[in-house]
Amino acid sequence: MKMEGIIGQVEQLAGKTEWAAVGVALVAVVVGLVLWKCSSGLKRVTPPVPPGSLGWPVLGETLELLSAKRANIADQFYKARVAKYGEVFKTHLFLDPVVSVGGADGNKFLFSNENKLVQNSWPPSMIKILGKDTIINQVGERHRKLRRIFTSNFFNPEGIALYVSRMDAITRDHIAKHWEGKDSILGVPTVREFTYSVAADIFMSLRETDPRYRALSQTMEDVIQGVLQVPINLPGTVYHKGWVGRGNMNAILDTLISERKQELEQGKASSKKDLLTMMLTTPNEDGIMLNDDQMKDNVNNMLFAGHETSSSTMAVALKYLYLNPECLKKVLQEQREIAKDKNGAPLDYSDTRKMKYTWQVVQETLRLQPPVQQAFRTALQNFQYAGYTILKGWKVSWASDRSHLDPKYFPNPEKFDPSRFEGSGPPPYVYIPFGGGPHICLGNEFARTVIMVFLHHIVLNFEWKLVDPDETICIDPLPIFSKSLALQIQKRPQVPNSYGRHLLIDP
Ligand code: HEM
Repeated sequence: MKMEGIIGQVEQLAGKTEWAAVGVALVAVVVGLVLWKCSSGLKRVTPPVPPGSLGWPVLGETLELLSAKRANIADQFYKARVAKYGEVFKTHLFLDPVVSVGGADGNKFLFSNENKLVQNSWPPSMIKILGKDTIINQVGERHRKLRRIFTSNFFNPEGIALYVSRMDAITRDHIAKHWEGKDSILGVPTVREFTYSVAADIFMSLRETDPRYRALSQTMEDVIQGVLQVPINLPGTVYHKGWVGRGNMNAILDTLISERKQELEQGKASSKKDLLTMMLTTPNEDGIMLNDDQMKDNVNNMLFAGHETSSSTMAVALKYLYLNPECLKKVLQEQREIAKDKNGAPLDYSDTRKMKYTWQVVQETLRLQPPVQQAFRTALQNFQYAGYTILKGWKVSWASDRSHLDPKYFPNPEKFDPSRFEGSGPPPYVYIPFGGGPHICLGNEFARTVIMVFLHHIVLNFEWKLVDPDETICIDPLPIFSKSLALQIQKRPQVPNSYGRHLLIDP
């Protein structure tokens, strides 16, 4: 499923449509003025702004970065500039001057100065579709209080533990419908269907038999495709489709919220039923409840933030496990040990935390192919870092490729080697697939749990082969398999044991 992402956006900007041409001209004038204003500011500050190039007018170095991402070698974009200018350099990306920081020091500096020197920053087009009340759009105290609602009752180990047996049942059901009896599948849409079914159930108790299940999935796809587009809200544009999708999503969420309110009033649902009932029953620390708009924006945010990230990780893990049979063998052994003790019972939270090697495999997957490679903050004031001045209003960016593929932190960085995460693992602030600081991924433990449950059942029950082991992955803006990860699958051989259950035989 191809996502029309940033690359499509820039192609439009590059003049493929008349509208884009008009847009480019307008943006050129505005950005030219901004650049001129910035460059006149550059001369005056002491110490100077970081070295580097602001690239072409308007586009800056955006095309260079996007073309490196398209070839899945964004690390080379950074390596070339670090070699030329040092660890802190300036560039110009997505219409803004940007200072790129990296390495343990740079990441630590950025994550520790959130709300002091820098503040979270997402493109306005994204916030317009995701909603102004979404958690990613909150800063400072508002953000802290909202985040606390989610971490106090849902996104914490005790909260997630309540839903693991449901995740287990959803996974078995998914396998029965989408894997059993097949000899080939497309990995990417299959795992996307899986992560959606988990989110729909655990966030909203929405199951496939409800017509809103499929309708919501369609609106979510439209939203995902719309958020990173040029924000031209005209019929026919992908942005407009995302905008309409968001409206349709709100209509569905309204019905779900009102149903859940009634169930709570009538004592037919508990606050633990799903994410929605948690939101309906958890006040913030000032005793204020979320209103309906805040709930809708944040359900939308969770669907958006959790869906492609988790499914991309699962798809890439299937690829790496196939390409590294010695790792697959160890995962299989670990999962068999866990299955032996369960004797068919559903997994629980503690089982997922016993999957130490399987988690190392996923950590290594996230090192080599992180779904979110980069994020931006905005400088709140002029400040100094590493002997340079960073100007108020400029973006400051972390990029996981800068440290994940640095041989200083990860020797032989191209090699898939889950043992890097044994013991205390890599040093702090160099392994950042979930970001860091106050905006660190809210769903990271949730994602870990879902991925562990999924891999447990898949590895125990199936063998798979990549139809094209050389299939390319491009980044746009998340990892995209060029052929949707076609897999040949077959059931792993099993024999009945003395309890009438099935034992798994070594391949
Ligand atoms: C492997 C899966 C995932 C990865 C790699 C991932 C990655 C990230 C990253 C890098 C950020 C921080 C961006 C920044 O620095 O601003 C982030 C934020 C966030 N993620 Fe995830 N994510 C994953 C799964 C999930 C899931 C399953 C959910 C929800 C159920 C989720 C919800 C969020 C939210 C709400 C934020 C914003 C947090 C805030 O601003 O306080 N993520 N994620």
